[in-house]
Amino acid sequence: MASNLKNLSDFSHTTVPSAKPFRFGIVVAAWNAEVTGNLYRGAYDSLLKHGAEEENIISVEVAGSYELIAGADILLSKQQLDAVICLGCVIQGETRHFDFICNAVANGIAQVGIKHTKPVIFGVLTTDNQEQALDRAGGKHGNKGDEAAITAIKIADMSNSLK
Ligand SMILES: Nc1c(NC[C@H](O)[C@H](O)[C@H](O)CO)[nH]c(=O)[nH]c1=O
Ligand SMILES: CC(=O)[C@@H](O)COP(=O)(O)O
Repeated sequence: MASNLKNLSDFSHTTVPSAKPFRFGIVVAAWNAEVTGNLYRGAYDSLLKHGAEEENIISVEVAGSYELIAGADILLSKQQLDAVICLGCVIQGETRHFDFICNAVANGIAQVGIKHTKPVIFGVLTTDNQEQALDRAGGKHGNKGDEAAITAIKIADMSNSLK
């Protein structure tokens, strides 16, 4: 469903498990920091709201969305985590670079999750312009950081229930 038909921060339709038992990594890209900072705040606050302990949230920053791949891999190699949330914002420029970055990041993040058998959440905005990005980072369409955090909690809980 397109973001303009739902709110990325509305979870009134679903039950969110407690995040208290779990350890989370957050990797945030510095590119478009006015957007990714909002995504980070949304994700961090959502984890705390649902019971995560501050000491169980390990946050790191990387240069751009392309480095989210390596950042998630490094975090999972060095920390015992139940899920990693990757936050970035890729905005179309004049060239096809956007396409290469978006495809690489989506595929790369998926491969990291498979490598470590851990959920790695794709919290990356891929927009035509900054307005669309801000609308999805605490604006009229909610905050994709919230959505990414709730997704991480749910899959960590699912995994834990199968142990
Ligand atoms: N144009 C955007 C980038 N580009 C930088 C790449 O992500 C990467 O850091 C560089 O290619 C070096 O490896 N990154 C974003 O996150 N958002 C953009 O709009
Ligand atoms: C997604 C990008 O790397 C892009 O913003 C870079 O801009 P340009 O395509 O004009 O070089």
